[in-house]
Amino acid sequence: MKLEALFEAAKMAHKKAYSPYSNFKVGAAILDDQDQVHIGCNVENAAYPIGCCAEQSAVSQMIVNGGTKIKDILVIGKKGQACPPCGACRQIIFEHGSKETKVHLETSAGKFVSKNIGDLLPDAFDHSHLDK
Ligand SMILES: O=c1ccn([C@H]2C[C@H](O)[C@@H](CO)O2)c(=O)[nH]1
Repeated sequence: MKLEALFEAAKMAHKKAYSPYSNFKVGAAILDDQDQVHIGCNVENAAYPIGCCAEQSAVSQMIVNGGTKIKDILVIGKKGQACPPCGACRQIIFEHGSKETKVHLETSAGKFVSKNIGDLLPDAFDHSHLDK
């Protein structure tokens, strides 16, 4: 799948964001290892801390649709540009991907750059640390 298609999917989700408190719309699109696309948007709440990030919504969609592994993810924020996932979402992406999961970012010049989640979250805490 072309990156443009993932970008369009994230833009669709971005339009649906429920963010009356921050006025910051976020849309995320996941391509899973079965080449299925799953999207999500941020959903805020008057009780601020229980709001949900777009990446988290997209992961929920992937899981409920029977997807298991994130191959690529693209997140859109301000001015409809790709933006980096927050720290908590990096952890969520890591859980449902692999070290090689691609996170597609955009430079200020509008150029796409793809990074591995393993590089965006070095020395990640994962299930292996729970094993005795
Ligand atoms: O990676 C991120 C970072 C922030 N947000 C949301 C949370 C909140 O609704 C708004 C402002 O932080 O953006 C996301 O959806 N994903």
